[in-house]
Amino acid sequence: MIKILVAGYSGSMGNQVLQLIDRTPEFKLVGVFALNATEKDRKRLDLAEDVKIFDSLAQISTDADVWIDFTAPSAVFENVKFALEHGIHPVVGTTGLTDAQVEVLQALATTKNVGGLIASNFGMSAVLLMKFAKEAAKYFPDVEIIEMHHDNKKDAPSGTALNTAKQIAKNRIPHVQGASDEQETLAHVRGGDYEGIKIHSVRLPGYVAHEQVLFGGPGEALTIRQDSFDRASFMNGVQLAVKKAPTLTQLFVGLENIL
Ligand SMILES: NC(=O)C1=CN([C@@H]2O[C@H](COP(=O)(O)OP(=O)(O)OC[C@H]3O[C@@H](n4cnc5c(N)ncnc54)[C@H](OP(=O)(O)O)[C@@H]3O)[C@@H](O)[C@H]2O)C=CC1
Ligand SMILES: O=C(O)C1=N[C@H](C(=O)O)C[C@H](O)C1
Repeated sequence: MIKILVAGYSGSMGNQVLQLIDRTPEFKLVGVFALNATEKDRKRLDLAEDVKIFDSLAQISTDADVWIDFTAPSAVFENVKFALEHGIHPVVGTTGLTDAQVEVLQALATTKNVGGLIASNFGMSAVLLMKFAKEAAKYFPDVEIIEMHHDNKKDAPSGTALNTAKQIAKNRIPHVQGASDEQETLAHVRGGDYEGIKIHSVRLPGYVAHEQVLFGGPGEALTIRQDSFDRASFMNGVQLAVKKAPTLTQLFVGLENIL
């Protein structure tokens, strides 16, 4: 039995995670955490009497084996630090951790001998998109990324888009794209820039999570696209990571690294 605490249980992803725990025989929910957590949620979400409800890190006392985190960029670093310091294996979907923060957490995980996973995307289509984009960048160094999300998303660019750019940058010959005398006549119209790779973020109601990577070469183009139409699509990856997390002694980044 794997005992689980869910941070961000009242959010869109937290809701999916509670359903996942419910339908997975070897998972047991022992605690939930959110900033505006309330005892009223026990009835509303049909939480068992022995599930502890927390509204601050300072309050948390738990025997959880795994900490699932789908909270907010502003909270995730302290949450994961707390989990590692208390011997709880983190499975983190929350985006927004900086490279420096990830390094700190990885060092802490190694010191504490408590492993886990940080994944900007638990969907197989996105994992494969990043893999294929990294490969294509060897042959198509001119590339731009467009990510499209629901209009409640707090961070831009998406963690997946940023990670895609990082993967591409590993294989792409660094160079300036576009006309050398290009000028923006409307501020920021060319998008964000990660090591010369432009990222464009779209936020619209109706969308869930989608990404296109556009490669252009002389007389040809390659477009790689993935679509997450439903948040349930992330749950296979989360389930796999939770099963694996208690056996890990280091903090991995990217679902592909524990598959
Ligand atoms: N890796 C992946 O595959 C995926 C990652 N994500 C990422 O997961 C994160 C959450 O997304 P989503 O569920 O849509 O977001 P929501 O806004 O729907 O939910 C956020 C949850 O986090 C809680 N929360 C917010 N701030 C804090 C805090 N300071 N301390 C504790 N709890 C807090 C909220 O509770 P309250 O309302 O009480 O503040 C709520 O329960 C985002 O970073 C998103 O990018 C999303 C989808 C897939
Ligand atoms: O906020 C979301 O919805 C998502 N966030 C993650 C990201 O920022 O990449 C993963 C997926 O795109 C959904």
